Amino acid sequence: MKVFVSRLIPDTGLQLLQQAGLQTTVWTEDRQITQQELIEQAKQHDALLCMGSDKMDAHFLTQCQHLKVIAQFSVGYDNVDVAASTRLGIPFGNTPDVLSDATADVAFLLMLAVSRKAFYMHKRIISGDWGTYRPTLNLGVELKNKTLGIFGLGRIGMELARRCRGAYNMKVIYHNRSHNVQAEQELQAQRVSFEELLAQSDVLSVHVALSPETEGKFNADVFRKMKPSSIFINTARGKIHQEQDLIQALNEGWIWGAGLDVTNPEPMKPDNPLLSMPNAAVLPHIGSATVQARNDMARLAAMNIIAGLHGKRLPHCINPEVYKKDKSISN
Ligand SMILES: NC(=O)C1=CN([C@@H]2O[C@H](COP(=O)(O)OP(=O)(O)OC[C@H]3O[C@@H](n4cnc5c(N)ncnc54)[C@H](O)[C@@H]3O)[C@@H](O)[C@H]2O)C=CC1
Ligand SMILES: O=C(O)C(=O)CO
Repeated sequence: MKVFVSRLIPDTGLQLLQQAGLQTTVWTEDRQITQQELIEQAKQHDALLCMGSDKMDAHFLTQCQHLKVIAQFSVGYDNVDVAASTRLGIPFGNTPDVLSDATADVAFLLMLAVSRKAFYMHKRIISGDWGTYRPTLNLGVELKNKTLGIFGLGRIGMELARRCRGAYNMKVIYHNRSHNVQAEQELQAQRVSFEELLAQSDVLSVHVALSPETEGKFNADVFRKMKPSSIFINTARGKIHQEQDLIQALNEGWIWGAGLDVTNPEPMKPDNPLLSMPNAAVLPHIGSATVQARNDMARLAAMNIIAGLHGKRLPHCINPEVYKKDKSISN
């Protein structure tokens, strides 16, 4: 059987596919494959290992409903029409957990970088503007014993909370659709309303999935309700904050700083105002970009492909209801 991989992934995944006797074709051009090109490739294969940047909408899935399985190289799947995938009987896999530490590290890194204006200071040196010593120059803020607010306390949020609790004894508050008992027991985390999260957080970090409910959630009205001394962090999806409102919030002093690993659109244009602000730090969506995390993601994606092609349940399936339709699928 034949698998198409829409971007070069680490050998850990490719070797698993080959060891399973699967004929594997990888998109090797150094550009995003178009949806039409992906359809043409998928039509010649039995399974697809795709990226979060691939548009898995109803049009694509209908054109490729012959696929026995699709495995995505990401944990987020806001690019996928899950209902269509289920309706068409295509099990769809993702890669949770193995990237939680790496992504939480980036949120932690951004929190620290913004608190001390580190990216801006580095740019000042490069531009020959070290400046003379002044006791009131380049002042940042400290995080020890402050309050960390998490919007969406799941896998990644939990790892950030552990870091902040352990390193800075931060109080952890969170806003979730349900209680996170583990966080409440392990970290003395407190579940609060969204309004309380805005009012009490010294650092507010976003870790929800992008959905119709969370898209554009962080707008001018929301930023106005945060502390003027607070730091906003987003490593989830760029569409969750409204960029022009974030820029206004930083310019007006409604919040103290912002750190982003995700933007809308991606890539961010080099002349974006956020890239020259002292209290802003932007990274190019590198949350899961460690050797360990990407090796493990490749391994999980390959395991999803192999299970799907052998008529077994995927180890990590985002639409398990697809199995209710096909009784032939074994565990
Ligand atoms: N920057 C990067 O490279 C990466 C970004 N991500 C993003 O991070 C997101 C989170 O990943 P995980 O922590 O593994 O997911 P998760 O599912 O473990 O955690 C998400 C949490 O948000 C909560 N939630 C969802 N919608 C909500 C709402 N409207 N209000 C309140 N709570 C809500 C869920 O109940 C859950 O507890 C992914 O969906 C993805 O978009 C994930 C990996 C890497
Ligand atoms: O896994 C995800 O959802 C990412 O954004 C990149 O790994």
